[in-house]
Parts: sequence; structure tokens; C-alpha cells
Amino acid sequence: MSVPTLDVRGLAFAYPDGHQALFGVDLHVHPGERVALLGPNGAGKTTLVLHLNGILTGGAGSVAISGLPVEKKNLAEIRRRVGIVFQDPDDQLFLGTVRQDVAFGPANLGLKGAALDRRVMTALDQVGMADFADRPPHHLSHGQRRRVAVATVLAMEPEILVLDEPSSNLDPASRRELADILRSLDVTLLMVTHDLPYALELCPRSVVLSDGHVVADADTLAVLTDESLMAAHRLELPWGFDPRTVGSLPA
Ligand SMILES: Nc1ncnc2c1ncn2[C@@H]1O[C@H](COP(=O)(O)OP(=O)(O)OP(=O)(O)O)[C@@H](O)[C@H]1O
Repeated sequence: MSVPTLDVRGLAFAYPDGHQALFGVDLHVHPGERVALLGPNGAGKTTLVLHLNGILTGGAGSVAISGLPVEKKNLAEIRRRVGIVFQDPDDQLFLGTVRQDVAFGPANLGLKGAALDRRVMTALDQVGMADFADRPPHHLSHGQRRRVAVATVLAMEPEILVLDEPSSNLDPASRRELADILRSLDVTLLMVTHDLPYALELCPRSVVLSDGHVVADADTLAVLTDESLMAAHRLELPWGFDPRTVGSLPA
């Protein structure tokens, strides 16, 4: 078996106020997998994600990215390997043009000149935003800004792309376009979402976190059709949505 891209073992974490948000979480994601991280509000999903690039540390257990432990001394390389796309694209876009925003990360890694331009345009091409390179990000629609936010992370050539609620605030067409883009990327993906049809569309495997514990780790269709699991952990499909008619993606 290959070295997991993401290897979380026995991760436990309490916030400074004493609230225990994670209890011995294990999560292994292998190269090329697309995994949905599901769970009700307050389950610990964000807390887990913030451990993947060392924004949060200090709990018990371990996290490694392609064999490299998430530790203070490795943080620069860990943050290149783990690309997190936050829910609000405006958290990631703060410069005058799309090109500058996408260039920011790789320029910090020392890329310049033609190599930097190539890196930027490749990332923008991957999300279908190359024609917008010289536009100010704040002139773009929410869906376009979300795609540029994905490009800022892809430009770092990460080993794992972590997306927090990628389908939120998107109209149906933008939602579908982003799904097509994400499916076309040759990257390991972990997607936090409450949008269960999106999880089924994009991720062959789903992990359910509830009250800080992993309570399921299985084929997404199996998770979404397990009525007692769904009810016990406040997971609800949209009215009239039958996951069986969509089916599961090949693993
Ligand atoms: N800074 C903090 N201090 C104390 N407790 C916190 C803090 N941040 C989060 N928590 C608590 O930790 C638990 C897990 O929160 P977390 O944000 O990780 O859940 P989540 O699964 O991402 O929820 P959501 O789906 O609502 O985003 C919750 O009970 C939350 O109230």
C-alpha cells in the first residue's frame, strides 16, 4: 500500500476553554482519493481541518502529509503540501488582480519570471479562469471568486486539496461547473460539506464525524442510504433526493 497522503492517527484535541472537540480520530486518505467529510454542526470537522496544516496543534495523536509529520519545524513544507480552500473566497483573495492573487503563494516559494507565469496560468486554466487573469477579484461573481480561490491553492501544487463547503452560495450552474472542475483535477481531495448530493457526485468515499468521533467511513452511497446512521447524526438528504438513482462513483 502507498504512503497515505493524509495520515491522521488518534487525534484528540481540546480547546483552551476545555471543550473536547476531537476524540482519537483516525483518517487515512490515499493518493488520488476523493473523500467527503460529513457531520452535523459542531461535529469537529473544522477543528480537524485546522490540524492538517498546523493552524491548530497541541493535541494528542499525530498528523502526517505524505509521511511528513505536521510539526512546527515542517510547517512551511506542510502548508505547500496541504492546500485549504476556505468557505469564503474573500479570505484568500486580497490583491489587485486575479493573477497577483494566484502568484502570491508560488512567488513566496521563490518562483519568478516565466516559471511563475506558467504556474499561474496553469492553475487558472485548471479552473477555467485564464481569461480573468487581469481582472480585480472583487469584480468577479461569488462563483468565479471561489474558482480563483481554488486556483490560488492549485498554484502551490499541493498533495492534498481540502475544500470547506465548496458548493455553498453557488447557483445550480456554478455548482455543477465547479463539480466538473474538481472531478477533472488530478489531485487528492478532502471535501467538508453539508451538501450530501455534492458528496455523492464527487466523492466515492465519505467519513462521518459526530461529536468528535469518526462514526462511519465507507462508500458514500452506503453512508447516504444508511437510514439509522443518517438519523443518529442529523444528516438529511434534500427532499425527494434518492441517492440510489444517482449511484456511487467508482472508487
Ligand atoms: N475556539 C473555540 N473554542 C472553544 N470551542 C470551540 C472553538 N471552536 C470550535 N469549538 C467547539 O468545538 C466543536 C467543534 O467545532 P467545529 O467548528 O470543529 O465543528 P464543525 O463540524 O466544523 O461544525 P460546522 O458544521 O458548524 O462548521 C463545537 O462544539 C464548537 O463549539
